[in-house]
Amino acid sequence: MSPIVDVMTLNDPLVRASGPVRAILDKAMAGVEISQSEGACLFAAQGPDLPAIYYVADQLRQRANGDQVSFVVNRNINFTNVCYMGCRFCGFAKRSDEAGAEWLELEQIVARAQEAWDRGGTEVCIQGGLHPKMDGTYYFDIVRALKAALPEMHIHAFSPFEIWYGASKTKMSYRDFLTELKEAGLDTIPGTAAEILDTEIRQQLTKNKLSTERWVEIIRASHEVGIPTTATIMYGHIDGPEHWAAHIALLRDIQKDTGGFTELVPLSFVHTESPLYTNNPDKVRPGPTDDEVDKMHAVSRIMLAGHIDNIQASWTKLGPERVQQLLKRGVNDLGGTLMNESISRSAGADHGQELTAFELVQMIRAAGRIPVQRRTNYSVLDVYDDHDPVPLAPLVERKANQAPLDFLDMFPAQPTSMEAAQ
Ligand SMILES: C[S@@+](CC[C@H](N)C(=O)[O-])C[C@H]1O[C@@H](n2cnc3c(N)ncnc32)[C@H](O)[C@@H]1O
Ligand SMILES: Nc1c(NC[C@H](O)[C@H](O)[C@H](O)CO)[nH]c(=O)[nH]c1=O
Ligand SMILES: N[C@@H](Cc1ccc(O)cc1)C(=O)O
Ligand code: SF4
Repeated sequence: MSPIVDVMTLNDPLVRASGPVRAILDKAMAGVEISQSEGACLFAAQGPDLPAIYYVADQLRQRANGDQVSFVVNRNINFTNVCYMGCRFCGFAKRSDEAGAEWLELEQIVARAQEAWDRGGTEVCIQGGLHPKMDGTYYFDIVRALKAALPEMHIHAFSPFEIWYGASKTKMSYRDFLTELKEAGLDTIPGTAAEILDTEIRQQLTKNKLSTERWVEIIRASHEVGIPTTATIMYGHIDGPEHWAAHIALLRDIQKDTGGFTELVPLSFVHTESPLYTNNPDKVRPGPTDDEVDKMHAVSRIMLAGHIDNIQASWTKLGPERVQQLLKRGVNDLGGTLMNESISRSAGADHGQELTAFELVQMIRAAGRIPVQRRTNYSVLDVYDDHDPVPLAPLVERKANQAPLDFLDMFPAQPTSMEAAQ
């Protein structure tokens, strides 16, 4: 062997992986599906196996998505935080008589959506608590009011837990409830309330109020009536590699039947103000470790290859620097501008309420990729190869010490070819 070949071989991260991990990764590189137990082996991997896993995730990302990294210009509207379901991880829910309890009337919801539209938004992402005094028909009213005012705005709304609640309150089947929502104008559903799809873990997180079986039933019904959904996993608390592999394998099985998932969004557990952690700091982990965050995105990419080819990183949970690093771990999407993020912040996250399209574009370019503004269904609206989005003033005042702007100063935008020509 010539010395040059030796050097190349040593630099190949696959060569340094242990035998079992190498065999799984070779399979994945050859386009062969890996099993749930092989996924668990990758999730449990350590040391020199990690660069090999990241290398394969990055290769599969490149095959599926090329150099493009997408985002959506959207606004979160959390129309109420009043909720009595008592999920232990949740810092967002309040009792109706508690300070900070909120309820938005239809006109306020429409006004926020209108403001988002005027700032270039194409999607509203609507979720709320399960307010005990709310009629199940309010979900229909929200969608109808929005469609009447803004027929072109994409409505991404109501988690499977909210669908369960609306269907129970109106005494409708999931299918009928979802069909009526679709007819009213609902476009897609957030696949939240998944947490960890495991009976024992859910018992501890949520007292199993929405069981794994029920979550799957509602997601399947949604896909069957023609409403696509996202898929999520909330990890880094009382869970581990076996749960993650089973969860991702279950999502993959559903996708093989329905094709209804648009993307996977791993949600790292935000612990600082989450009662799950603050009440049991000895038994609950303070969110995932750095390696676990990397592995979650990379192994999801590998297990879901060819089935769910959009892996989104959540800047509101992780911050802009971290999601930028994850673009090398299988991630091809940075989610939304959000405009008003409150769920992660109520659990203690400190990454602000909004990233503008301009900021997302600078972040993606600084990572050496091509920024793409997408619609919710991943069709392309604009490719920022030779121009910038209009830099908007942030809707919400930023805190002086907030990360995104400082961070962007470290990566001054390159002049675009249009600017250079002027
Ligand atoms: C707050 S709920 C709102 C919608 C609805 N009430 C529900 O539970 O489905 C939306 C999602 O936020 C996520 N979430 C809540 N608290 C969190 C935390 N401390 N860390 C990370 N994600 C969290 C969970 O995945 C949850 O399903
Ligand atoms: N990851 C989080 C999101 N992501 C949702 C996206 O913004 C968007 O609605 C989706 O990509 C549609 O395709 N939203 C949050 O509020 N919090 C997150 O952590
Ligand atoms: N990412 C979810 C929405 C979401 C909202 C709030 C969160 O805290 C987490 C996730 C989706 O669009 O499907
Ligand atoms: S996660 Fe949703 S259902 Fe559970 S307590 Fe929080 S707002 Fe309520």
